[in-house]
Amino acid sequence: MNTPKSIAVCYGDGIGPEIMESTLSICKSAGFKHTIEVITLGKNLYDKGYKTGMSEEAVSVLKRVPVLLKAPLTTVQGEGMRSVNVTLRKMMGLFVNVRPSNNLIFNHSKNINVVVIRENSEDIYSGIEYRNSYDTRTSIKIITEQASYRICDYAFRFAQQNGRKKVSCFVKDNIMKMTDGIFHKMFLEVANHYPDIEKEVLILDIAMANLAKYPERFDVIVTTNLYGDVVSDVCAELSGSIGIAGSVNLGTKYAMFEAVHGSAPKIANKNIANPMGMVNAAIMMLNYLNENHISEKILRAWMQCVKNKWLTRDLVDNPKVALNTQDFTDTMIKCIRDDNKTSVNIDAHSINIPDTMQTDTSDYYSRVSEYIKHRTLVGVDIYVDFTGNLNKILEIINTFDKINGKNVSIDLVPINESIFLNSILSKGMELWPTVLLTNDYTTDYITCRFIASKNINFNNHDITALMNAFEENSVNIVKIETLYISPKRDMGFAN
Ligand SMILES: NC(=O)C1=CN([C@@H]2O[C@H](COP(=O)(O)OP(=O)(O)OC[C@H]3O[C@@H](n4cnc5c(N)ncnc54)[C@H](OP(=O)(O)O)[C@@H]3O)[C@@H](O)[C@H]2O)C=CC1
Ligand SMILES: O=C(O)CCC(=O)C(=O)O
Repeated sequence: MNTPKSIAVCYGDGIGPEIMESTLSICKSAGFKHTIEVITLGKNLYDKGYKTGMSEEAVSVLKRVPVLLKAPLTTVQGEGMRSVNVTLRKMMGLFVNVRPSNNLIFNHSKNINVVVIRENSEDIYSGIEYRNSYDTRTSIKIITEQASYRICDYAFRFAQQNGRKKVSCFVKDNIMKMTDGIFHKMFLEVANHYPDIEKEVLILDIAMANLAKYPERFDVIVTTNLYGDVVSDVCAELSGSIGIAGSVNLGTKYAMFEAVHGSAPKIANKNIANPMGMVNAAIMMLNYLNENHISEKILRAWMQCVKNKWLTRDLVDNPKVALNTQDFTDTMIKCIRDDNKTSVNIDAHSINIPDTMQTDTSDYYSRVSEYIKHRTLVGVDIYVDFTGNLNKILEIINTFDKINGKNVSIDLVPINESIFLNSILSKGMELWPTVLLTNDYTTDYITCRFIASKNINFNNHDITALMNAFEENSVNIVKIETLYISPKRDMGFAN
């Protein structure tokens, strides 16, 4: 990497300005001399009409300056603009999120020294959501083979380059067999290339229970975006406080360093926030910029503070002895000035951040076109907005009789040469032909699954004709999903 001579800095919202001020003064006192280019992001800009919460000025700084040190930004819950944090990760191609947590310097009964490697570019975090009907909202979880392989490979490389012994993969593929299933499969495929590193795959729920009970058993954890967000907050808290964990978001061109925690509006402007999450992010940035001599000074000062219990409120049992943000910052700066280099061993805290690698896409497009050429369209899920007795919809489908010259049947035993109604589902539960044992499953969003018999060539014109047939019977179509089977006869849908 060509080390840049400036960094972009965003002061963020809530406690952001306080902890960024503290972080920058700590870094400067340790000898950090890069030019700082301040950018503004977030709600203020959104209110001025910038839909993404970013101005052209900010974007042009980011294009020029590939390293961003960012304080937390607020995202309003349940309404309003999309998260600028997430937009930045996508815009800058930051597909890896490295989140270390350890309590090596605290004397806790339980030891934790874990690095969470979080996939940062996809999953349900993409925020693709719909109101499908009066009652129903859906959120789409996207997991790709490519991104899963890429993040798992990064996790193993991280373990290799940091002398770590084990990589644990957290998934929930007993339930999400296709999305989490492919992540699990890619993990195992990658693991074959790293025979010296122990691997394990755990189902998320028991993984979290184990993490709470035996945190010392974990080393490197790799997981999908949303789980990674949650797991890393838990690890941070297990290490002492959510207020001390830093992270790096990394791509092939850009890097963004931030605390793991958010803007903590409840404690903003009170001079009580712990700046160490932001400082630990800055330590990772300094290492990334090859300024290790500076990061080491800061780390030694932090360890002096821990040793002497010069800590903020979140890390002490008795709030009366806690330092406020400013006093803690001044203490850190004093420790940096008095640095005698030998008093503490910081080796265990040094983290080597491997570079991300350009994904090898040499055969990607040929694999995609091979798949498309050989997959077979076998049916369609037509989602309709519907309430009332299911018999009504069965009667309607029964009138379709023939569409696009092909028979449509609701017979339970499929007859040859027809498109038959395979099932009626809601929220993934079969409502027909299975009969539910209770009437407690009220819903207004129904899936009619049509499957073509093997001997007919089912195509997109048949789908359009089926949709028209619903339309003519005044049934609202909300969504369709095409159903494929792959060349290896793998189902392209959960059933
Ligand atoms: N990357 C980012 O920019 C992120 C942004 N966010 C956003 O931040 C906003 C607030 O989120 P919220 O759910 O409140 O979670 P936060 O992580 O912001 O804070 C929750 C609580 O954690 C404690 N805490 C967090 N940081 C510190 C710190 N540095 N020092 C001491 N205590 C700390 C405080 O607890 P106590 O009150 O007990 O003192 C605080 O009230 C939301 O809009 C969210 O979307 C969230 C996560 C990441
Ligand atoms: O963007 C936000 O407001 C929250 C993001 C977050 O929690 C994270 O992904 O780290």
